[in-house]
Amino acid sequence: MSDGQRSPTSDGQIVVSGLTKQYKNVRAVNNLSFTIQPGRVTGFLGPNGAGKTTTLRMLLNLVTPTSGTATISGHRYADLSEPLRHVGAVLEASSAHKGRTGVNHLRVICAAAGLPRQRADEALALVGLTPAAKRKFKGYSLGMKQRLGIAAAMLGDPRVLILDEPANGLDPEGIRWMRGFLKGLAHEGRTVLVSSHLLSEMQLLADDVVIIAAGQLVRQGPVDQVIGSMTQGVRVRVRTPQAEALTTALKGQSATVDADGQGALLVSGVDAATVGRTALAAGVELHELTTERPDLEGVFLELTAGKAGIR
Ligand SMILES: Nc1ncnc2c1ncn2[C@@H]1O[C@H](COP(=O)(O)OP(=O)(O)OP(=O)(O)O)[C@@H](O)[C@H]1O
Repeated sequence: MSDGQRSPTSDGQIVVSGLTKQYKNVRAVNNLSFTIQPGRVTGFLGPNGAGKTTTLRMLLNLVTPTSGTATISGHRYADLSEPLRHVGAVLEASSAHKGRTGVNHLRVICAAAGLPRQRADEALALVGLTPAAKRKFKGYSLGMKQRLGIAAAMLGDPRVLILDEPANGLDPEGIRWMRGFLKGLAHEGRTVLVSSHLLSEMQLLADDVVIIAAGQLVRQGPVDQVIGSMTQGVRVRVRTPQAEALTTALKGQSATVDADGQGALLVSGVDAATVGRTALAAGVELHELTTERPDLEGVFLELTAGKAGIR
């Protein structure tokens, strides 16, 4: 892209502002606003039908918003002069002409976009596909197709990368590779926006999260802060041979006590120190005393509870 399009303050930033998409019967995205920063991996999370794909498609000018704006580095995608040099996107597993080799598939894109031919080889190397460069697309596994899609997105050496469910169909080794690859891109200062249902994976991958449900923003922030803000989910797990005595003593401290069905008690409303002190005062023997914080999965379910995903 030309220097004229770069702005020092907004370079690489994605800004979604009041974005709305009304289909005939469904408001897929409803007055959505959030900002994504460069140099970080941001996880875009939401239950099925939350509006993630529609949002990404509006960002990439594949769907026209009913109202609101979505910009990348201060510009609408449609206004970027050389979009592939600025934004790489993988919206679904790569599709290509079945009889074409991986490297030829990328060369065709390079030719159409005015990118140097050798970028095809460089991008294949980047995603570890060099050994399969001359194999035909029809023989590629799903994981190889995902990598080819990412290679295509990287052809223009873009500042911003947008991926819709990139871990779909990958085996554990592929997921580990993807995690390292995307973190590396963010480390280089690029903006990486990834939508996913794999919440446990997001906890390992993302620096920030944007959580939506029913087309609306539910929460945005650094993963740790979003999880840390959920004090409601903090519980203390206790094991004791004197469960009844401990339950009675804790209820006297206004704690809530539930059995976990596997021989332990789950205590909420008081911290671990209070549980230990209460047990000591009541002469109750403890075999385990652990503080449990909700993981992203728990936070996500709690935040999106009651907001029907399928509309
Ligand atoms: N072209 C369309 N016409 C009508 N409704 C649509 C269209 N595209 C999406 N929708 C509806 O908009 C809502 C949001 O869909 P979207 O695919 O954006 O959600 P999502 O969060 O990506 O879901 P998933 O995780 O299941 O892929 C859904 O109710 C969907 O049925």
